Amino acid sequence: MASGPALSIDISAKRFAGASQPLLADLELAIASSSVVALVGPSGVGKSTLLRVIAGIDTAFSGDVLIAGVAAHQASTPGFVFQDPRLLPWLTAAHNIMAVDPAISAEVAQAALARVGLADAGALYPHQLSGGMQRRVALARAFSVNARLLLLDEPFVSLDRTLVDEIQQLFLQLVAQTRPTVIFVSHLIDDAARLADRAVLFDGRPAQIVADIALPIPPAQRDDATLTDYRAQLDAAGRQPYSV
Ligand SMILES: Nc1ncnc2c1ncn2[C@@H]1O[C@H](COP(=O)(O)OP(=O)(O)OP(=O)(O)O)[C@@H](O)[C@H]1O
Repeated sequence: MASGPALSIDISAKRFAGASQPLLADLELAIASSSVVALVGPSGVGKSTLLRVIAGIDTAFSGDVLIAGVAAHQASTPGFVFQDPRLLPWLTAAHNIMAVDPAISAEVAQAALARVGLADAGALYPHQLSGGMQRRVALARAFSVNARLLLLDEPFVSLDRTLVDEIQQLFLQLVAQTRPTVIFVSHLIDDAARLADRAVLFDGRPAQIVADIALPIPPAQRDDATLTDYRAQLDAAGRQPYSV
């Protein structure tokens, strides 16, 4: 049984070719197993880049990123949800889920769709699904691989408020059912206040951690007063106002 944090980040520098200074420098973060961590920061600070480094997709940095003690690019593939659903247009919803891992059977894909309220949509192609349904398929796909680490890059952007609420409730249900370690990126403190156990705020170039805030009340038990308090804490800790 692995001990220590689920994820340990120690990046001394991440610099893109031609950039005058690193995007990330001296960044250290340890993330506990089964926690839900929001990485919050303004546009362009480097959140997506950090997520790609954690995913092992981007290996051009100096330092160490260890997933359960194993270098990120050698660790088992994490589940990933991108800003847009990225469904393959030539595959049905069920086959989009099965395509990420040969171990996922038709039955498992069907069960994953049922968990996000799409039991009848398995045979439909992406163009036959609404934007909200496509997001739900993308969530079902990420959770169906049973990855112990899930990375989500702005999974709630470009959705209207009703759909955000719906998809966030689904997200919380899936997390409660499967208890993975989750890191999600957002530029909105509201997402962190609603969904995360811990919010890490980034700002500056190179990006620095400007605040690391525990949000101990479980998301399902947060009432309006708690959300107002959490938003205020996060707003006060950020260097600049974040939109809510
Ligand atoms: N492949 C790349 N080559 C060069 N520069 C890059 C590359 N990818 C990202 N950048 C630069 O790094 C910076 C951070 O980008 P990144 O996408 O990580 O930020 P972000 O915080 O996720 O922003 P957003 O919230 O707008 O998605 C930007 O200035 C971007 O132009």
